[in-house]
Amino acid sequence: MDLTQLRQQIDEVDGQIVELFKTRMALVDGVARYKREHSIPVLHAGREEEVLDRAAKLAGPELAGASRVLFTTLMDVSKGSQYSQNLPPDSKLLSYRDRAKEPFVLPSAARVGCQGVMGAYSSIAARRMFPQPDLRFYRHFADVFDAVDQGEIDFGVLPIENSSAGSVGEVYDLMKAHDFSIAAALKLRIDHCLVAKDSMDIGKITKVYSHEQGINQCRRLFDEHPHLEPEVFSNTAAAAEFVSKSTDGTLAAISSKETAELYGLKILKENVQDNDFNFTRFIIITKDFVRTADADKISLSLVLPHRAGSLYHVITRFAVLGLNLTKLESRPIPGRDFEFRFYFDFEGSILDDKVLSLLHQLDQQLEYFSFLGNFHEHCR
Ligand SMILES: O=C(O)C(=O)C[C@]1(C(=O)O)C=C[C@@H](O)C=C1
Repeated sequence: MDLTQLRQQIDEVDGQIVELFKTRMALVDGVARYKREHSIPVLHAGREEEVLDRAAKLAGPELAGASRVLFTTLMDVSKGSQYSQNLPPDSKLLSYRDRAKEPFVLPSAARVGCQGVMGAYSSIAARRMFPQPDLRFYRHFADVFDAVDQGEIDFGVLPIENSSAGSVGEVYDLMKAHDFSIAAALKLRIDHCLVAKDSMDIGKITKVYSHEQGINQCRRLFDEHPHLEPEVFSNTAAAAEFVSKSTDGTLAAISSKETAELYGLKILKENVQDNDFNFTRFIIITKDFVRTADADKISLSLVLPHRAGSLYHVITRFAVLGLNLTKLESRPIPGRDFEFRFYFDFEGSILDDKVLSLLHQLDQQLEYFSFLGNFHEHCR
């Protein structure tokens, strides 16, 4: 038999499989209806084991493992369909959807908190999102969360990820500790400048102050000018302020253009970062769930069962619904033996029934599920 003939036969078999799949799904509809009428939960782990064992046995030793994978996926699809038909009216997710129906508009003036001092990248992010902010500054990320919690501020602006340095783990951990919602996100381009009190030749500079990340992101500058001595400071804006107040005219800082202007510093060189693709993502958090009309991204925090294939099964569910995962991040769970909490970002809206049913499914089946928000990521 040649390849074309083999493929013709595969097509025929596939046709039969699809017909059987449709028959199975019609039976599943009957199960869903029965379970709804008799208040029986969708998930029946014992029955699933039975189905998997039977399929493995029928397939024989060679295909036992593969048929388990196939039937697990079939039952995932089955549960997805049942959950979308049997959403309980008291589901918290339904209350989010109801609130989402009234679109929220980010105010131009609001009480906004961020970590650091005026001129820090968080404050630049806050100004881009809220043109007339009543800005409050806090020493630690945790203080910003507490201020949101106590109603001292309406929004908190926090860095979550940098394109060179990676995720800001502490902010992820704080999101877990608080039941807050992400109202919006911002991708901010980070352009570092070499700044000093007076315009001068780089050759005359002695020390360069900045946050550790600022220094690390500008390694080439130090390689090309080996006489420059890097000095680590608590943050870029505080470094710029220090240089502006110093009587030593040979000091410089690495900061943003806005920060340099804020402290009356001169820009000696722009774009001194090694990598031109240097972005930081910020999240704008609120105490209560809100959704803007342009929201197209969803963030979740999940704890998966500690067994082979569990991440694969969750990812399959996104794939089955054609949902695009844009980020998958894991953080160790303190006190557990290398078990992880996962953060998923995907493109979607809570107003979409299939998304709502997937969220409900995850909420029902996983040890821990937290819906962190449905928002739009701005790039300004
Ligand atoms: O038998 C059931 O109770 C079903 O809901 C059907 C089914 C399946 O697709 O086979 C789906 C979900 C359950 O967890 C177990 C099995």
